[in-house]
Amino acid sequence: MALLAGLRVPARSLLRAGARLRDAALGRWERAAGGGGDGARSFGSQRVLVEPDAATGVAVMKLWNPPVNSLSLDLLTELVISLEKLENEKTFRGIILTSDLPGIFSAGLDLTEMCGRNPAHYAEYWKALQELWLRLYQTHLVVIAAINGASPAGGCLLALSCDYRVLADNPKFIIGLNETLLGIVAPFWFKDTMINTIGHRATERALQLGLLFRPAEALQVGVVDQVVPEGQVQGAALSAMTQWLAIPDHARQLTKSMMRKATADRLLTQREADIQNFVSFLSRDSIQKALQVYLEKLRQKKG
Ligand SMILES: CCCCCCCCCCC/C=C/C(=O)SCCNC(=O)CCNC(=O)[C@H](O)C(C)(C)COP(=O)(O)OP(=O)(O)OC[C@H]1O[C@@H](n2cnc3c(N)ncnc32)[C@H](O)[C@@H]1OP(=O)(O)O
Repeated sequence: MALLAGLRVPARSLLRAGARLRDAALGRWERAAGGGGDGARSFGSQRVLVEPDAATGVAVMKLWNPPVNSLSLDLLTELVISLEKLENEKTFRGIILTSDLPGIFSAGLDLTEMCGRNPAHYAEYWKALQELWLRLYQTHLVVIAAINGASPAGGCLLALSCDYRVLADNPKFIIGLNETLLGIVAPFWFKDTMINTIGHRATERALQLGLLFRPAEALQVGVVDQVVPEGQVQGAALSAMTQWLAIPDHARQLTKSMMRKATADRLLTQREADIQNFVSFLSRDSIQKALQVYLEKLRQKKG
């Protein structure tokens, strides 16, 4: 059951058990080692599979961090490495970002990285999140999110950082920056990313109320650009990619930079202070208690 949204998500216990077994095997990408569409080899890490198609210049990047693709330190690090690798390959012009887990795009930040750890860990974790956002938000590649599951909080940030968002039409696939529901505050760069997507007033309402939008509402408010039937999300993302890649790279890239640089620079100029804010906020007893209670509720809801 989806605790935050008050929605039920179908039991995926069996799938999760299977996923955990696969995870344990660690040979995660051996099944894909045969390669992508044009003979280009798939590559990846334990939690990020990249299926490149050299013929189209598009790579599909799939998140796989069972059970809910929470943005653990490992996943953040692996995402940055995969992104950097694609950026350095001249053949690639676009990425489809999606999930390899049924029903979940990403559950957002990994709460276990934010609870009961020491300040040095919180600092390392936040720096890794900043790093991923800065790179994803500013990458010269076209990134289209094929959102095939729920994406609360940090999951929503991930999608908002892409150039275009396609969401699968399932009422359980909620999306939004719901931090206030946890008693925490979305950092300014989360807020800026949403403002740049849906505007100031809609963001203020969404953030204060911690709104998690179902697909039709997400489309209406502009959190996503397209809603398509489940099963068509990756195809729709690829179709949209064709339109984005029809634009000359240099013109599109300069325009992207013109639109996003000021927002990214705002974090870059106060990166260390932002880390310290996060560490001192998380180190408060009241915040730790609230997060522990929330995590415990998530763990117990199945019982
Ligand atoms: C003054 C200003 C200062 C500012 C300083 C900064 C302040 C900090 C700002 C931090 C910003 C935070 C961003 C975030 O992203 S916080 C995380 C928010 N995410 C959520 O709340 C999602 C919670 N999860 C869910 O709602 C559901 O799990 C979900 C709908 C995603 C899926 O539901 P489903 O029923 O399929 O799965 P379960 O709920 O049963 O969960 C399965 C197991 O996964 C664990 N889980 C779930 N979410 C997380 C998570 N985010 N991190 C870690 N673990 C998670 C859950 O406990 C279950 O575990 P077990 O199998 O062990 O029981």
